[in-house]
Amino acid sequence: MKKNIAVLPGDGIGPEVAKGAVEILGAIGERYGHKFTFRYGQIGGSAIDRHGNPLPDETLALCRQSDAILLGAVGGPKWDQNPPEYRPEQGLLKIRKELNLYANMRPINYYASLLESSPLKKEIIEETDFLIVRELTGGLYFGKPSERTYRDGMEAAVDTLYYEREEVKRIMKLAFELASTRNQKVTSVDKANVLESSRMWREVAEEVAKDYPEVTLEHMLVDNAAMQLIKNPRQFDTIVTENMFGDILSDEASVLTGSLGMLPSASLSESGLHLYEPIHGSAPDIAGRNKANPIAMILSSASMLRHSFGLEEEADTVEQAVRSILDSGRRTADLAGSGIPYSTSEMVEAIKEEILQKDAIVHIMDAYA
Ligand SMILES: NC(=O)c1ccc[n+]([C@@H]2O[C@H](COP(=O)([O-])OP(=O)(O)OC[C@H]3O[C@@H](n4cnc5c(N)ncnc54)[C@H](O)[C@@H]3O)[C@@H](O)[C@H]2O)c1
Ligand SMILES: CC(C)[C@H](C(=O)O)[C@@H](O)C(=O)O
Ligand SMILES: [Mg+2]
Repeated sequence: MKKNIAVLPGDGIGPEVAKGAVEILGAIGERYGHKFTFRYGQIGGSAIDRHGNPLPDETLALCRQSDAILLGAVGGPKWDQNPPEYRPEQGLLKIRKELNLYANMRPINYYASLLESSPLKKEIIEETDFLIVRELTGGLYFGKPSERTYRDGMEAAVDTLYYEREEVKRIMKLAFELASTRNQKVTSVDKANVLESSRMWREVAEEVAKDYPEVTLEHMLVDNAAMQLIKNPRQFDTIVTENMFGDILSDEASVLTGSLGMLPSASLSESGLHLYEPIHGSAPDIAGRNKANPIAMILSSASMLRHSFGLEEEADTVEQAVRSILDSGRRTADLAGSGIPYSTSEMVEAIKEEILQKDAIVHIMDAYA
């Protein structure tokens, strides 16, 4: 198979982890005979520095000409004081909107060998396996007005939580579709005791649920959901929620896996051009030190193999290689505790070797048989 992949490394640890994912995809290409062509584009702070724009037109054009997109992370203190349109995060919001990447899937899987890395009790996190379906192109991030203003002579600021019914219906349908291939339960998370947008969200959830009689729907207020995620995460199968609620709940959920550096995501569009990104940011506190955990980014590329290219076995191979390396006790600094940590590049190398070495083992077994 031949595929063109747009790689947008971004800022901070973005380029470090993106490089790792590209190497892993290279190893998959080598093992299975695929030809992946990687074309690089600028986004975020590095794009501001070079082009004066957090999402240059060339980057969007590159993405549109590609079969899938890999994105590292954007942002950092260097640009924190920039005016809003010159902030790296604007590049990320714009690419999501421009490419209509309305659904962000954030799977939370537990790793037996990382049970000790979480501050939570083993009995609570064992067997955790749920999916957060985060609406990504609406809600509080995109509603207008969003500005600094004056009211009654007082300085004020306003952001708007705006959803169209159809936008809610679209994400809700996807959540039900996914839940029907999982454990048949949707938890719709909102703040319907206060927000009108949440009351509409709830109505739509009820309406869509009628088309999926095999799926159980429950509603949960977001503040309670934040608590339940830590107290009893096994109750969840598919969580569907508004853009900002999903952002916050998913970082919280990363604690169940032991590190933010473990969680991948896929941002899906209706057009079939999808973007794959870890849920973490540019981690300025560790950037440039070869310390970042590349696994979230590597698992995002596995998701790309599966969802964009239909390469199920190849995706399984990457995920299995990650599990084997973790099972063998190898850890980056975020998970190493008092053990000796692997650097980012050592971790990538270990996973790569695992992928290629398995191939060799299969050949030896074939010859023996
Ligand atoms: N998708 C994105 O591009 C994205 C996501 C979140 C934050 N950001 C941006 O990143 C910048 C920093 O934000 P922040 O510090 O609040 O969040 P962050 O996710 O960058 O980091 C939070 C903490 O987690 C750690 N961490 C994150 N990823 C890690 C990894 N792969 N391996 C090991 N440790 C990791 C960091 O070292 C830090 O201590 C901000 O500019 C923010 O806007 C971007
Ligand atoms: C950087 C920021 C705009 C982004 C978001 O809130 O969507 C990030 O936190 C994420 O989770 O991808
Ligand atoms: Mg976030």
